[in-house]
Amino acid sequence: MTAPVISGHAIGWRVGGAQILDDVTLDVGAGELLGIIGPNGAGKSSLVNILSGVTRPTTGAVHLGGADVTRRSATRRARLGLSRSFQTSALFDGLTAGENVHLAVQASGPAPFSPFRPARPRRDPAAGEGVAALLHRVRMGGRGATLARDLSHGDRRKLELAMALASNPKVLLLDEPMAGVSAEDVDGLSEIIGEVRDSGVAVAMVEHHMHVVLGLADRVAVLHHGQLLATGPPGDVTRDERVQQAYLGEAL
Ligand SMILES: Nc1ncnc2c1ncn2[C@@H]1O[C@H](COP(=O)(O)OP(=O)(O)OP(=O)(O)O)[C@@H](O)[C@H]1O
Repeated sequence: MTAPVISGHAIGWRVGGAQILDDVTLDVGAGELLGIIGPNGAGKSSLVNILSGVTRPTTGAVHLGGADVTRRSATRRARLGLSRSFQTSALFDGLTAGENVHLAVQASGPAPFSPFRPARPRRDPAAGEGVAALLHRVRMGGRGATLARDLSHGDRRKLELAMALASNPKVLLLDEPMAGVSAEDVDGLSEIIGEVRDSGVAVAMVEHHMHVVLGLADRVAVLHHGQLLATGPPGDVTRDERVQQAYLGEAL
């Protein structure tokens, strides 16, 4: 494997008296997709929040592109090439799909944000993509003029992905990108996320759709009660006895 682009070392997170994460170590390399799975409440979102800088861990360290970013803000990490999606929708419903992406492109630029400045890629060709190209990348080329509120749930998820890609990230953290979408849209989203990985991005994805994770991920990390039960290729992880016990007979 190539050198990790993002890694967490011995991550621990305590809130009140509760140990939410305990000694979690994992990494993701360029062009690799790590699936993060685990039962409800296992600590998956908490881990994504710590990797992205939304939450600071109690113990341990986060490295991004070789630099220790544990004490760096989410904004600073975004500038270093990290992008993420959230479990809940982050769209402006009253704006069109194109306008939503426009704002994301603009927010990823070096200049201060202004709603009056046109969105366009930065001069550095590696630094960004235009709105049309981003919509095309998520198979929404014909939907740029549709209001976000009128999009199907699946298209809203694709739009969020386009927005997360607006900064041309090196690392993409996805928190349940397929929650609540139709079976057909699950296939479409998996294909798009697979292409993002194949383009060289390090992708870490929390997802409950097990067949998607097992089919798409290069490696899977299994969290249970805040601890890492197993990490490895999907086939190895599903055969792991402790993992099977953690899921108590749920289909793996
Ligand atoms: N800010 C917080 N303060 C206190 N407890 C928290 C906080 N955030 C999360 N928790 C607790 O930490 C545990 C892990 O939550 P987390 O959302 O990370 O789990 P998850 O694996 O993502 O769950 P799900 O699959 O249901 O989304 C839960 O018991 C949750 O109640």
